[in-house]
Amino acid sequence: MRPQNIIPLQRCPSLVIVTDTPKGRGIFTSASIPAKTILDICPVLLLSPEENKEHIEHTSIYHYTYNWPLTTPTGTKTTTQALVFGLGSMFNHSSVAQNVVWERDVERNVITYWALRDIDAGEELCISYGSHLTFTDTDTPAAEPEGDGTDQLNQIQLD
Ligand SMILES: C[S@@+](CC[C@H](N)C(=O)[O-])C[C@H]1O[C@@H](n2cnc3c(N)ncnc32)[C@H](O)[C@@H]1O
Repeated sequence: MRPQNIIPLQRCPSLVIVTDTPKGRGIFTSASIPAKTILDICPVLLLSPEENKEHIEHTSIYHYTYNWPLTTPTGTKTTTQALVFGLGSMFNHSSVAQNVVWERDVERNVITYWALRDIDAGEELCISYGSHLTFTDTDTPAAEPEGDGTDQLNQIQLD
């Protein structure tokens, strides 16, 4: 075994799964975590673009995959999907309270997650999924209705 092919695993011991959040299951911490702490190191399974398009996109697994850069045998650079094992598949998205960052190791097919800042006991650990969400973000306040105001006026009850 070459030393660079041995990846020591590391998981922050205070992490817990909460099963009934507005986002479904979520990862929280039962103790404070200092900034830059490694939270988890997760292996990934690379899915080919073909199996992704033909199968995975039609299943709920798709909502657990990450974009992953791929160089084809002919040298073309493209993007495929990867399924992340471990806690990586469980981090919810937050646009307002992201406290976790992650980095791909494309050579060894792992992702490492870190605390972006000091995190307090009881906080949910959230990453950012970017701006193209496939669900309604419970962290984002509902948009104000657009229009000429008639809708809002119609909701006011007159005695
Ligand atoms: C990778 S999974 C995260 C774990 C998931 N909550 C579960 O219970 O399995 C991604 C899914 O979590 C939910 N989710 C994540 N972040 C969310 C958010 N900010 N608002 C609402 N739902 C969210 C969505 O259903 C999304 O498709």
